[in-house]
Amino acid sequence: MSVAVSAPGKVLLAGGYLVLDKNYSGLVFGLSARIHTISTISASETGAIVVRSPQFSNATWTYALSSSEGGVFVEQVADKDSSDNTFVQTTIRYVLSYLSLSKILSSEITILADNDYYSQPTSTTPPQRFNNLNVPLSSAHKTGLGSSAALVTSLTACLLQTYSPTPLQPSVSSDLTKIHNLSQAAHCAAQGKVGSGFDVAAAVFGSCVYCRFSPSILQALPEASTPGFSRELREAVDRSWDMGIEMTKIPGGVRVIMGDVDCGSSTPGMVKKVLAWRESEKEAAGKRWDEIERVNRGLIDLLAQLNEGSHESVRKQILDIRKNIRAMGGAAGVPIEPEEQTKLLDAVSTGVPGVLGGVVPGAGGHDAVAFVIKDDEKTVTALKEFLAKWGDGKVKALETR
Ligand SMILES: Nc1ncnc2c1ncn2[C@@H]1O[C@H](COP(=O)(O)OP(=O)(O)O)[C@@H](O)[C@H]1O
Ligand SMILES: C[C@@](O)(CCOP(=O)(O)OP(=O)(O)O)CC(=O)O
Repeated sequence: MSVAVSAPGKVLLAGGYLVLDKNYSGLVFGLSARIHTISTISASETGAIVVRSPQFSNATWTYALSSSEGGVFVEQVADKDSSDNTFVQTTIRYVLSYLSLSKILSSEITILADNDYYSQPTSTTPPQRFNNLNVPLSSAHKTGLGSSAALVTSLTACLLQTYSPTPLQPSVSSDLTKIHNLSQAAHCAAQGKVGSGFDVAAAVFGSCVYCRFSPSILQALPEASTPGFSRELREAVDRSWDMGIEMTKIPGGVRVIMGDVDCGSSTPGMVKKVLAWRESEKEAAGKRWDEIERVNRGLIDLLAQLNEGSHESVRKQILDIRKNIRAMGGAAGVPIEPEEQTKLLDAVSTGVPGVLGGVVPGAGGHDAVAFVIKDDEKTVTALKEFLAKWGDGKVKALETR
């Protein structure tokens, strides 16, 4: 029996940093770039799982499984060529511990990521789908589409379908919520912190206006090796979570297109500085966050009822969002929209007909930028031609939408 599951990437178009506080929201779009997980149960009952990512070199991870007091112990079988993969190993451990299986059949799992998750080599011909980059995964330049969230989510759902005595129905709300909660638990454990979870929410539900769950839900979980871990994990996953999900979509007539700048920033460091500023300047920061939330909600409302006549209003709303983001970054001493990104966003927004605006999504910095454009080939072509001439062509429009 084989099971195939995929999950989308993400772009947090508005609400970066604010979405860490459950009293504020984030506008996150699920993208067409997906990570696909395919599992096949093996005939043998050796209790091993072999995971392969054929797009990368030395990307095979073999895990020996054993039931323990805490749940299911997942130990990587030593392989001189492969480094560890914390996100894969933790996800396997969390899902199998949640299921509390006494007998675990072996399986083989293949992970395939759409090309836009990683910067592709420059070529005159488009790369084949699931292009083999012939480098170790750790050497691939991520574009910031949320590879770990899409991986953990698709792997969680795939393992649940493969090993659960009663296969889940993602079309059933309670089953989808279970996939979400378990994916969030595994993703937070693997990354070593409880972020807002917007990326996993987008991987599960797609485009939505997201308000985070209370961090205490997952912070209360013990280490996976603790006796009783499986029971506490099941209780946490199966309980009702206090997150907010308003389903949305990229409205007809416009498109979000990402610009890969192939650079990168340290999100954790930026988050720490912004939250320190918010703590030290409570009143000013509260006013700024309330203003950003107000403007973000204005954009959400505009996009929900978008028509040709409201494009100019969207343009102004995006400029207002950027002004607030720069003000917050300046007050916190964090380059959320650094000068180079400001120049790029301004140049594209004013120089390419059909572009309604652009932002530094999520935590900002020197990661990918996101443009909101009219969804027609003339605009896409004009944007790609403009970017090809910008900064020695280092900014490349991604195909994802
Ligand atoms: N194609 C893949 N195959 C296997 N693991 C992957 C793949 N893509 C991402 N991962 C896992 O996700 C991790 C990347 O997480 P992170 O650095 O947080 O990137 P992102 O911001 O894209 O989520 C990798 O170190 C690896 O553990
Ligand atoms: C700052 C944040 O609110 C948003 C970060 O958004 P990004 O899209 O920048 O995330 P990474 O890809 O992990 O860098 C942190 C959070 O919500 O967890």
